[in-house]
Amino acid sequence: MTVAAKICGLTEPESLRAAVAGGARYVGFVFYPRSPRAIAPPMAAELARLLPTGVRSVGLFVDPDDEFLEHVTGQVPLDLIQLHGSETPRRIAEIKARYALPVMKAIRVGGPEDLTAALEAAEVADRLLFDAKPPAKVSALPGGNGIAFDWTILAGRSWPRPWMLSGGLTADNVAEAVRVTGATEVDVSSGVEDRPGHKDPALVRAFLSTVTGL
Ligand SMILES: O=C(O)c1ccccc1NCC(=O)[C@H](O)[C@H](O)COP(=O)(O)O
Repeated sequence: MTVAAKICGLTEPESLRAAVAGGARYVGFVFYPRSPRAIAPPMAAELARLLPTGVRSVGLFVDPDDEFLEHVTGQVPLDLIQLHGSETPRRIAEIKARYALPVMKAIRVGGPEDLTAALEAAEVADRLLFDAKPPAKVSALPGGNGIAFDWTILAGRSWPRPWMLSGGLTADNVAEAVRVTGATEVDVSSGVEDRPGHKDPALVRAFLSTVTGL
């Protein structure tokens, strides 16, 4: 089985090159100012231009308004918009129509009851991304917390859209996560960092080496 990987929250050419050389199929840029991985649009544009054909650039947003989306998409060549907030199906449809880009909606999973939101989102979004529900503390980010959810919640389920697994993945646990969930696409951020917000090219290579060997 081929498993595609997304390396999320890239901010520097060195880690982006490690992601591309290691076979990442997607790279993510975080446009959320509170994130330690937040990137300014001009830098993201510079990085996106280094990508070869076949590696897709993903812009990650949290409940963005139109002004912010215009500000970013006007500068950065994006292939996919990832919505990681509380966007409703109506708002997802609006963003898709206005920016003419495919949309991937993140679903926060804490228990089986959270999967209802995935079915609703799948009516309008092009893709889904299952991530761990963020911890309740006020300072927690909506994603990128390095926390895994109970993968058995997804076991044996099928979805009407392509989907990605994320949340606390590392080179050490990704094979088991794929085995349990049947994911064909995986996404990582904290698990390839040496400190919050800083990607370690060696960890990027190790993660991708495991994923491309599955
Ligand atoms: O990564 C962030 O800082 C972030 C901030 C706000 C919303 C979402 C964010 N990340 C979303 C991602 O796509 C991450 O790759 C995903 O949550 C997995 O993160 P991790 O558990 O750290 O691997």
